[in-house]
Amino acid sequence: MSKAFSAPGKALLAGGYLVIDPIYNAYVTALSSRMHAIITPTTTSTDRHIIIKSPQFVNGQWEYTITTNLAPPKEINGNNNPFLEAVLFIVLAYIQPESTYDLNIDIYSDPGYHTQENTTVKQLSKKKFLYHSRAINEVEKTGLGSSAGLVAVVTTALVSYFKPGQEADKDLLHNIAQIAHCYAQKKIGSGFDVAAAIYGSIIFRRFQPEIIDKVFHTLETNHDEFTSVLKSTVESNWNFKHTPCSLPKGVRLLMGDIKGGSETPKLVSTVLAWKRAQPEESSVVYANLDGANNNFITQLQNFNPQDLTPLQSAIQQIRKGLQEMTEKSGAPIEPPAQTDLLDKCQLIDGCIGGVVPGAGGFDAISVLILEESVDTLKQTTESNKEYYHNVTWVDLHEESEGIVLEDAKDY
Ligand SMILES: Nc1ncnc2c1ncn2[C@@H]1O[C@H](COP(=O)(O)OP(=O)(O)O)[C@@H](O)[C@H]1O
Ligand SMILES: C[C@@](O)(CCOP(=O)(O)OP(=O)(O)O)CC(=O)O
Repeated sequence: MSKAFSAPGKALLAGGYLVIDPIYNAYVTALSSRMHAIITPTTTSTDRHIIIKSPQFVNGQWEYTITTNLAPPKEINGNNNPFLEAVLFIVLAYIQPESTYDLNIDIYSDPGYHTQENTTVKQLSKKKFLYHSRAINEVEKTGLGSSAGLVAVVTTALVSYFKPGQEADKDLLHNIAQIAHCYAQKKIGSGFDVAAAIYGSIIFRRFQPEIIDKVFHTLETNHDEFTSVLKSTVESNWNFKHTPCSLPKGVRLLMGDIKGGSETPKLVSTVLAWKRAQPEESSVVYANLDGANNNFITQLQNFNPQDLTPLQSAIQQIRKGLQEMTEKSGAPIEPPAQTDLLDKCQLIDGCIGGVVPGAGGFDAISVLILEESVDTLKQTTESNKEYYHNVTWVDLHEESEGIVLEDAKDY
């Protein structure tokens, strides 16, 4: 019998860059754009066999015959997908299944994750998805965290098959997915995207990176102990903050795509190099920005629709901090074009304010606006496209749930 799960995309509204350091709070909103996985056991095989299909993308099929639980599997046709290989590796190394299995996993992603250009709509039983004319790594992303969603949802699907019932243990899913995502990325990001894919909207403070470092260090230096270190790490308490949250009632989040695109790793390395080179200057910028981020979180919690000023000024304060970071580090986090667009959006009636989410750059803007003013904002920017930098509003809203069980019959 098939089982289906979905995991949300994310927007990091406050805490970009600071969140890499486990002493700072970040505010992450989970989105209605979700990644889906449907797992179906097929014939009883005398083998260990897994086929993963992502039919929205050309060449979206990856087939594995598992010969060991102790190394990443190789795709039989050489069609690599590092994120899938990492999930299979870490899940199987943790679970160590003893019997044979033959599994089909189907992946679907909601429209918000990728550009919608050159797509056709396909209606499945109850859900519909956009089909692209290119391969997954050739289609432009919008920055909602497709790999984190993929890793979270495939981890959940596999755990639900091999350890039925344990997919309800979000900490377990999180720890496995976080290790797998790091393994695939070959670097340790803050992990807020994987945490939001599992837990939903959260106030997040990072776990100690050494927790994951230890697993990879054992893999490299003491292979015999790898599975026991992996098991104890997956089952331990990582002691990090992931407090559920959601935007105040009456406030809508809009994500504006500006079709620019930025490379997050490049921005991050520029900021970290500046932080190392200018410890005093950067610590002042970090402290101001941290104050602004915490004020933003407080103002969201205390939001009163009769008085928008405190939340408006918290957003202004964040922007000031990010502008300062842009100027001092040289990384284009809130570049002048984004400043202009955000300033213009803010003047529209009912708009509380906007920021460059996450790493910033030329990817997107996030805007908080009163529910009743959403149409006005859309009409205003639509009627004067050039003035508003050709921003297009992605069809999404906050959906604060993390991983959920879906009805497999809907696909
Ligand atoms: N729908 C999908 N089906 C299969 N693989 C996917 C899908 N979405 C994302 N991926 C995997 O994740 C990779 C993109 O990850 P990454 O570059 O980190 O982008 P993002 O910032 O969206 O996470 C893709 O190249 C592919 O390996
Ligand atoms: C800079 C960061 O703190 C936030 C980046 O957030 P984005 O939401 O921009 O992430 P990507 O989807 O990977 O581009 C780096 C981090 O926390 O890992």
